[in-house]
Amino acid sequence: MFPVLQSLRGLLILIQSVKPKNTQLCTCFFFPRQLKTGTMGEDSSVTLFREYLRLRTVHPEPDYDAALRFLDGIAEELGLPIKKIEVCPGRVVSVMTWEGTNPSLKTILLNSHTDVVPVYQEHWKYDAFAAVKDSEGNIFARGTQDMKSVTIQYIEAVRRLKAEGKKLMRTIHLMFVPDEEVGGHKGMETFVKLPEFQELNIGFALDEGLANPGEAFTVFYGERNPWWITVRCPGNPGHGSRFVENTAAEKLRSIINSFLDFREKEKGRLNTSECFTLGDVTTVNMTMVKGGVAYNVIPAEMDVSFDLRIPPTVNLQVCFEEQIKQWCKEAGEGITYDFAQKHMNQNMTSTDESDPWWNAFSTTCKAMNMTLEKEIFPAATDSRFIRAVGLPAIGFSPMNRTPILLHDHNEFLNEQVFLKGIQVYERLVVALANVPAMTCDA
Ligand SMILES: CSCC[C@H](NC(C)=O)C(=O)O
Ligand SMILES: [Zn+2]
Ligand SMILES: [Zn+2]
Repeated sequence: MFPVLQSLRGLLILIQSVKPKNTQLCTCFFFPRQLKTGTMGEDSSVTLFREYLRLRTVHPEPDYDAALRFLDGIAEELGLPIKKIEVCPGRVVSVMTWEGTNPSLKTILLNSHTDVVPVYQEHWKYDAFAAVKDSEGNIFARGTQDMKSVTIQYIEAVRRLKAEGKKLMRTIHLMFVPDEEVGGHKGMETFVKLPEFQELNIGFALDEGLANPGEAFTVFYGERNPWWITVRCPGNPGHGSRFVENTAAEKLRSIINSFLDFREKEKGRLNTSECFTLGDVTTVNMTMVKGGVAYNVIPAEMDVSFDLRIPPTVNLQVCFEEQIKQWCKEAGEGITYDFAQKHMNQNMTSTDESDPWWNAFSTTCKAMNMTLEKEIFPAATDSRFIRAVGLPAIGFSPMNRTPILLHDHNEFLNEQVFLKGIQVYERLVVALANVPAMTCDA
């Protein structure tokens, strides 16, 4: 045997003898990542995905440092520069950049958030941070759909394109942001206003979407505006045994009725129109009630909070807020309200075939025999901040044949669906990065 082979064999035996139990050794032992978590026969992209899922970037105290270290390692592997911008104390946005052959052109943003929502572990089949894969290839973990899959799919698509020696015309930025799940205030909302964001010279953005249980893939070109409102109802206090006039509870009842009657109407509109999805109607949900100190004390104030989601086609200021004011007036004296969220921007991204970005996106999907269903996103993502600064953004997570399980128990994604998504991004990244120069590039 050649000496070099002999010493390799020796090294392999040595590694075998010191590897921890339950760790399978991959033959490609030059790659430390696969040595750590690799499973025999598993695609290395899936292994990387499962490794990322195990990082506990979960609220209320996400381990963002772990995510930053992980992303640093990836940038090193890919040979890409990574820039970190601390937008608020302890809240860092990372941007990995693959420079195009014409860096003066508008760039493509591949955005994803690193945080995930908490779990009710007792309702999960497996540890929500173990990334267990069952016999059908379903990977269970918080973030499999929302949206650690997309992060790794972007990375793996870029890795493969680079390995093939592809050169792209436009620069690609992979952006990883914190705090999307808690409203984005210390993440994307602040970042889009910083000069570092401007310097990225973004022309078009991709961000998260939702799974689709059928064959089709859903794409989102706009979002409903979240309004989180608390209505405060003051009233006369007194003894719980009397008929006190003008109580907080009577006003509260009127407010609740107004909001919930409207809820019924909107539910009816959704259920009677075949072409409506959730994004096309306003949802109203009463989410909190506060007030009262004792059984026999009529309270001086009762408050009620609602989560409203309003389609971008509704006239927010003139119609919607006027309606709320009217409901408050009808309910009695002294009622006030305030907002914890009140998003007003209603920009939508063009999905007209004449739009060069959309055309590149949709033509690529068509070429891969993918059917697209265009919708308004029912909840709120970081895309709303990107659109609010005038940039086009499409919400897209390539997960068809998958139940929508974001924020739910037993969130999972099948590894085949995940792997197909990487191929989809490989094609999309090439198509978007090669959209010919246009007027916005000047
Ligand atoms: C309004 S900030 C909260 C953001 C959150 N996003 C998602 C996707 O659940 C939501 O829509 O409630
Ligand atoms: Zn998300
Ligand atoms: Zn989410």
